[in-house]
Amino acid sequence: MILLLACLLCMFLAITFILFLRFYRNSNKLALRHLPIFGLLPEVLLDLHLFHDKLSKILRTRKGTILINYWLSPNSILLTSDPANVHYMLTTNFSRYPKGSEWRKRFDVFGHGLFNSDFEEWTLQRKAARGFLTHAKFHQLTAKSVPEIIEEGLIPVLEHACKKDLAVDLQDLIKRYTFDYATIIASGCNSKSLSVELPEIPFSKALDDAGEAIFFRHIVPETLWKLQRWLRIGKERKYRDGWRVIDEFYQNLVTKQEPRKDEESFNVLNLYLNRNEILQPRDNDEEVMRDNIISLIFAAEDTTSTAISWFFWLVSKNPEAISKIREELRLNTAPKDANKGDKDRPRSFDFDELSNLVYLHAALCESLRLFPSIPYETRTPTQQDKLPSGHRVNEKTIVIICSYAMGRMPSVWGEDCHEFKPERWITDEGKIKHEPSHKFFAFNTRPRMCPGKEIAFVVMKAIAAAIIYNYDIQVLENPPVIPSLSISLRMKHGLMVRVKRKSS
Ligand code: HEM
Repeated sequence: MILLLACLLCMFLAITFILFLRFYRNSNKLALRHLPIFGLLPEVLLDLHLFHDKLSKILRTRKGTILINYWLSPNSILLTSDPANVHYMLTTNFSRYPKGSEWRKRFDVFGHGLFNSDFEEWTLQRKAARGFLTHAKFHQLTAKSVPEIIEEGLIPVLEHACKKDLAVDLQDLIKRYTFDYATIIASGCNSKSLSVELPEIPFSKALDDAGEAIFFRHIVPETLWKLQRWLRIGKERKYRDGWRVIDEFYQNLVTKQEPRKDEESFNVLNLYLNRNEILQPRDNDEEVMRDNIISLIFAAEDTTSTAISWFFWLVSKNPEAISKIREELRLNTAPKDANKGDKDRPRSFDFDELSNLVYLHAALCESLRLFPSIPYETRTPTQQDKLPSGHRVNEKTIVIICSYAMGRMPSVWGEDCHEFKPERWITDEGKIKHEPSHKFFAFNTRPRMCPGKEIAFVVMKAIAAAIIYNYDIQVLENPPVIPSLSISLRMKHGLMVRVKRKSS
């Protein structure tokens, strides 16, 4: 009898919950509801992978900005995709809109590194990062290592897939490519994760788990994710476990590295170990070294691989773009038999050749406009303020800048903003059109703009050119290609493709 009653009660609760969700879903499709206990969670759960699009649609109908107030609380969230607001907050009034303690709390795995710092600490660390990323030796290291990873890693894997007619996850291969590159610049060590055996990369998986947990920390109220963390359940458990993997990976890098002063050893870890003046050594170097190395690998690996993956998905739907890239490669690069005398061997391109590729550059910008690797940026104002959009913010407001929505605003990019049109990036003179960074926000904006932007384009062009020139790629769309809910916009189920050698 008790069992029967319990079953009936469960059925009643389940039906009530389903009816509530249906009512909730139908009540207003163009509203974003922030509930007292659950925050934005019901919105996210109802339309899981459509969340980014739903938010973009709502922002379009609200002229690019929404202010959500909490019930009976001074706290609020401001969501904006308005470039005027972005310019006002992140450039004109930069010091009044730091990342703040709210950011650091949520991104705690990145510790005290550049990514998490503000004010004077940020200025110092930023100078150090730029010192490294603009150094001639860093560019030499990239020019040497990128073609090596393509020739010794990527091409053998793709040749293997062609021969065996295997379906492969292109996002995974690209991630391995950027991971190997990132570990070379961070520690001088090529992880060789891009090899025919496709070894597991626990570190990369741990960063993915951390990215998802951090995203959810922005969606659910703090008490809820802190409770999960305390109970060690759900995404918080994966975050904790991943954190351990990240620390072990780092320890491993440090133990393998001997401080060296030769030409070959220009990498961040070695510069720290040698207390090189580029990194401006300080007392708390031990901790900062770990945080900056992890942050650099994340910054270089995740963002770049996400960008290239969406680029391949977009060009697979636009075969005309592929033809144009091939034609540009044919006209601007050395003939095929210049490839070590063997014209049947798949080839890679050197950096001088890649620098001439205007259409490919435009296609990558267009892809980053539609699919920015980091879809949201948050900031906390230090004082009361009124934004150009007329919205008022204060110290209790979390400002979320929605880059994904910004690329899809007709008021910003025109009525054709949903179309993939690399041509919009090319001037009448055939050069790349400059768009201000508060409008093309994929790399953030000055003064906190991504210091790796220039190198990111080289790394992206190198792999895009090598694949498009040598292979035909057929995207399988099974499983479906959808964005994950994470701090980066990687594809939830990867990008399954079949690869064939392109006939000459
Ligand atoms: C397509 C590839 C890339 C994209 C879309 C991208 C985008 C971004 C964005 C949006 C930020 C700001 C993040 C934030 O502060 O919240 C950032 C920061 C940063 N990026 Fe990139 N990035 C890319 C590649 C790279 C590469 C290859 C490197 C290094 C080799 C790099 C190094 C950094 C660093 C060090 C920061 C922190 C800057 C600071 O906080 O002042 N990025 N990137």
